[in-house]
Amino acid sequence: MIFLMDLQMMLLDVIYFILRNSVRVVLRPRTKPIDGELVLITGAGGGLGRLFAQEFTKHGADVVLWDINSSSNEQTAKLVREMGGKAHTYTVDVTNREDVYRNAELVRKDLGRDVTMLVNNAGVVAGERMLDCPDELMERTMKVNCHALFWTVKAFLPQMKAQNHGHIVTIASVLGLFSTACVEDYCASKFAAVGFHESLAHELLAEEVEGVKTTLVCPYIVDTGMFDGCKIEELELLLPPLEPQYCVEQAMNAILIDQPLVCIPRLTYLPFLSRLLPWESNVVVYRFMGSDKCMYPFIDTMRKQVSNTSIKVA
Ligand SMILES: NC(=O)C1=CN([C@@H]2O[C@H](COP(=O)(O)OP(=O)(O)OC[C@H]3O[C@@H](n4cnc5c(N)ncnc54)[C@H](OP(=O)(O)O)[C@@H]3O)[C@@H](O)[C@H]2O)C=CC1
Ligand SMILES: CC1=C(/C=C/C(C)=C/C=C/C(C)=C/C=O)C(C)(C)CCC1
Repeated sequence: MIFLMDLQMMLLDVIYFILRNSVRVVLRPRTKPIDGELVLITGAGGGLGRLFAQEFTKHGADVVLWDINSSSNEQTAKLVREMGGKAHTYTVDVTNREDVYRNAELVRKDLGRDVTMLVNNAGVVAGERMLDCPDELMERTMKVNCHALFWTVKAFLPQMKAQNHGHIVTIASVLGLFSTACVEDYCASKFAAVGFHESLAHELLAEEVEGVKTTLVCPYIVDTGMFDGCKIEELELLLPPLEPQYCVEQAMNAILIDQPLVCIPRLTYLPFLSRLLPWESNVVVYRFMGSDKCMYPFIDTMRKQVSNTSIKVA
């Protein structure tokens, strides 16, 4: 009897959340204030990381900027300060756990307060076909896109839990929810990032740490240069690469309403559901859309970039 009542309650809750989320698409809930929060962004010297730093600043938060590249990171800090914001820069290789733990301690000492929002944004891709790809490049992708999440969360989650206040944001990708050809390293690392993030979210909820929120951000191709060349000509009109500013604004909207998952644009929730279809049906759809070979021009572009750089270096 109790089981039946629990089952009934659970089903009602499921229906409630489906209805609530459908209504939220039209009627946006109120956003939470984040002025005074201390937001740490990894990969802050790059495309999306820099825009996140500027958006958080617009909302009154102070930002801690981590990047492996000091000069691009300083450039981001300069832009934030020109907006009247507070930015603190640290040169950190997020794949190196000792470097992560040391710098986390340094941030705490330098600023005398705890990081309350963590945006795991740093990311890389090898840009080579599986059998042409040097082992080190594949390893690097796993270390930056997945292992780094372990180290940064281990460094900053304890204080968030202690205060029952915080937010962990993972910038993953739609390629963490479904795959395509020739980005094996990237898909493996982003599927891992999605798995890590979701398991962490479940852990916090199971422990009833209600004050620490989580948001998983899964964008489609964004025009930052990272995936230069990747396109599906047949879908250029329906699904053009995203403007970086639009992508970051959509992600910010989700973060500020404590939304657990956002796919940008919304249309990319659909291929995620393709898991329900037989594998062969997916292959047919991929072929029809040309999405099976959409990385070929990207790999050519990456090869040209690498050969131009090595010519210049030599
Ligand atoms: N662009 C796209 O199409 C999409 C991107 N994403 C994800 O969004 C995130 C941001 O991507 P985007 O802005 O396009 O990429 P960028 O390459 O422009 O920026 C990534 C930043 O991360 C830094 N970085 C790389 N390795 C490390 C490291 N070991 N330690 C610290 N910082 C590091 C890079 O430094 P450096 O420049 O020196 O390498 C760079 O500043 C990534 O996680 C990416 O996977 C998701 C969906 C689509
Ligand atoms: C596979 C596939 C698609 C293409 C997706 C692509 C090409 C995504 C690229 C994403 C990138 C580059 C993310 C970076 O993090 C469609 C047309 C949506 C639907 C059919 C299945």
